[in-house]
Amino acid sequence: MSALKDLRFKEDEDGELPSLVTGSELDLQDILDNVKSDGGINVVSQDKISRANRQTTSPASENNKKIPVSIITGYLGSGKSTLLETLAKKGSEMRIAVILNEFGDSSEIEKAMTIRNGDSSYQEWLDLGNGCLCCSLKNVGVKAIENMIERSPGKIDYILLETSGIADPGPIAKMFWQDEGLHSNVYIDGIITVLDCEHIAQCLDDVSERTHWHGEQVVLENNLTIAHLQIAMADRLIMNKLDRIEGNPLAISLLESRIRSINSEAPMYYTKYADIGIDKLLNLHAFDSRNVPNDNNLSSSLHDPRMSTVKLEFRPLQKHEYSKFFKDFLQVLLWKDMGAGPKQTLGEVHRTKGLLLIQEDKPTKHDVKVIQGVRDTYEVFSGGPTVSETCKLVLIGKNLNSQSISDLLHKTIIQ
Ligand SMILES: Nc1nc2c(ncn2[C@@H]2O[C@H](COP(=O)(O)OP(=O)(O)OP(=O)(O)O)[C@@H](O)[C@H]2O)c(=O)[nH]1
Ligand SMILES: [Zn+2]
Repeated sequence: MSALKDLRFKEDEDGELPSLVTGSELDLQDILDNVKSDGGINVVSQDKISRANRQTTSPASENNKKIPVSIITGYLGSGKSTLLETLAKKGSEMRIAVILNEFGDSSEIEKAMTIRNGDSSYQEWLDLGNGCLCCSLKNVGVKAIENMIERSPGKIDYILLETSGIADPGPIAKMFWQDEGLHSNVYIDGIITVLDCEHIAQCLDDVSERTHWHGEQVVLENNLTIAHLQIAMADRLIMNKLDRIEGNPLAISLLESRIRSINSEAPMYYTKYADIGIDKLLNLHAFDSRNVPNDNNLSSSLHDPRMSTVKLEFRPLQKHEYSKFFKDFLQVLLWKDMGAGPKQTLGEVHRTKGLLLIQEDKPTKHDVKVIQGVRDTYEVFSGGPTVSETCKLVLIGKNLNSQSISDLLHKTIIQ
């Protein structure tokens, strides 16, 4: 059930490149239909596509035996370490291990922090030094996290992973999700983004030409900043440093609608010195079948063209539409131009959450599936009973064109 790390064509894995022409085709369209491409760069065969997307039918209980990991992200100085210290001071019956991923030497200071567990306290941390987590995770990180768990069998109930202030949490979540090794003993429980209420608007406007992204320098085009990505991927938003703007209700409401225009889903908590109950942050199950799109405001009000949330609600699928939904809609959307179709300006999806109802024989009975996705990787779970009578899909991403996305959906399932 492992998802592939990447979809690039590999002779040893995929056998020889499927020949484009066998001579039996009627026309060019036939040839193109035989070969799926992921945006035209590589050839990806159908079976590789299905292997690349884990189809788990096991209920969420498969997570029970694994240790939940929460990714704590947020721009430089927003209050991530303060949050960890607050959680440590409050303690809890859970034994929490902290993974620090700090740039520069601040991790020395952070190391002094211990995690108290009732009266006893112990230090368990994994300092990845100056390597960006999602980069080092590919080599150092995975093994180190597994060793940390193996070194303290039964001593860790929860892992909090603090990313550096300029890390994009998407690839880190995907790495935990995709990497067979990691996936064996931990699971991503949720992404918690800490925002500095006083400065976050500036970060969203400060379109830094170049920024750190996985070791090499890339340009975040379309005036996008890492702050956008950290807000878009959040399952909880901690609006910290409230003390710095509490005297200005207008600033607070402007800030809130700005954040909501990027992520209209995640619950928002205002805090001072990250003072928040641990129960609001842990056991979110944001990446498994227990977390389905909620009902509130199905269409986001304000729209930040660079990063926004698109919510779709549609009738239950007929059985025969189920695979079509993935092949002709979701894969086209997540893997950009999947094939012969015209380049559709759909936008780039960073986070996908979906609840699908599939009509059984009896009209009132539905099979429930939950979709969880990060960037181009998605997972389908069997969902529990739901009160919802419609399918729901929440997409958070860059330059999303909600009209073309809903047109594509209606072309696919509502003929
Ligand atoms: N006024 C005010 N200051 C805060 C609040 N929360 C944290 N701070 C201060 O802001 C500074 C940065 O807090 P940290 O917790 O180190 O922020 P961080 O996100 O870990 O910073 P980096 O690790 O550098 O990305 C510290 O001096 C904190 O004491 C708050 O709610 N109000
Ligand atoms: Zn990185």
